[in-house]
Amino acid sequence: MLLIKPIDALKHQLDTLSDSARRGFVHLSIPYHVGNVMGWLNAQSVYPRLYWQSRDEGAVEYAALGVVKAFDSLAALQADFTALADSGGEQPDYFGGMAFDPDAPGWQHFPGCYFLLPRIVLRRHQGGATLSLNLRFDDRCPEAEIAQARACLAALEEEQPLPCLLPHVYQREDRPTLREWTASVAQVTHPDQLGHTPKVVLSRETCLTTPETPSPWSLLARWQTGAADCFHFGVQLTSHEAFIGCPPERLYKREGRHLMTEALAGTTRRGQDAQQDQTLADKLLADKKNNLENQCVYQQLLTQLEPLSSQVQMGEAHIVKLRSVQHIRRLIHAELHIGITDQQLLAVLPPTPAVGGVPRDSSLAFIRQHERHRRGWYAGVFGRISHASSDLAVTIRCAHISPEAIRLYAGAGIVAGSQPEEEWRELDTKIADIMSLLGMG
Ligand SMILES: C=C(O[C@H]1C=CC=C(C(=O)O)[C@@H]1O)C(=O)O
Ligand SMILES: [Mg+2]
Repeated sequence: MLLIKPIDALKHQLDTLSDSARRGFVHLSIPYHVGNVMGWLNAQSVYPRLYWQSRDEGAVEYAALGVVKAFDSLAALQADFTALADSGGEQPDYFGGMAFDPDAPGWQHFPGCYFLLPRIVLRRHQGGATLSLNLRFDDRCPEAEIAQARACLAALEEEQPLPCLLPHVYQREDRPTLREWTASVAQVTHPDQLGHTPKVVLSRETCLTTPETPSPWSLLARWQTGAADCFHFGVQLTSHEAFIGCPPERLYKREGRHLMTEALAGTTRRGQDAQQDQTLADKLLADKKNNLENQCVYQQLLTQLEPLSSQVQMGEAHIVKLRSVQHIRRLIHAELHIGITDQQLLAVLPPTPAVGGVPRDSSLAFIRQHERHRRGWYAGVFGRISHASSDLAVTIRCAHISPEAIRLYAGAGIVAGSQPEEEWRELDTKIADIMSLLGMG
């Protein structure tokens, strides 16, 4: 019996694609066996390499490679969406993200906005996996498109075990320092400032240097196992840099016209035992400063959703327990008006006051003027967008990894009643998970 390798089956589908099938967006798929999706991704030499898993229980795992088409603006993404939707055929999944402040100077190799339609997608769900090849025929030469797709398939490598995470000794440098942080918190909480800007989320970059940084995919794979209720993402636009994270916060999820979003803000640590944990949670839910942080977020979301949707409903405040922290969360549901697009939502909703502040303009002005580190894609957006449904996370609890350093980012909502040392400790609890994985816990 002749054994056909799965990839050959995909090549065969490509080779036998009829002329009449060469239209619009084409998606060829085969069942595929994969042990570890990140192990597969890490073995590939095609870039960009991207990983995405939503936080919902049993969520699909996606690994994506290469580019059929990339978009550096929401308008360009919208135009592609509309072109494909009008053609009426199958609709693709787009993946990508945005910086916190796309108009401010960001990270060198990370554009302010970058979404892509990947060439290859490995999708695993409930034990079964499929490998897909994406093609576009509506705006390019069919022969060239097929040749590029073939080259990408030919470059695919077998899955490999992820490299072990070796212990390293890291040098740590915080920007701002505690002294600088204390001065900034004092500025934000000055009555004159609070009078016009009740909340600013200040952030910190923790730079860890070591002669050899670990594999981002090994790190993300370990991080993910302790962050079950979080989103999991990683992206490498080039081979020497990665941005990974396990954020607990959803920007929004859209299913058809149904929108789910949330106010996640207000933080305390986990207790040493169940009783202390509960006491901390009760205190958090009753705490004025933490409730103000959360209120700033939901009020802005409700105001922004008003003109875009109807039946806006908000649930009760409740506690979300993560490995090292607990947060206050309020879930929000709404029905979008007909014709409201993801691009409109992405133009309006981020940055939410969970990462920016209120009012948006003056809080962003404060951040631009006072923060010396570049947030880049920290506190931005990352996720999946498609015609039928979209799901996007706010990129907090994340790390930027380059050959020189690992940069960890954390922010804290500063409002009336914020104390600099307490907020500084909050930053440390927010990076505690990844710090312990790095042996710095
Ligand atoms: C900005 C971050 O967290 C936000 C989300 C949850 C709780 C927050 C807080 O309590 O300050 C922040 O608003 C971060 O982790 O970098
Ligand atoms: Mg806080």
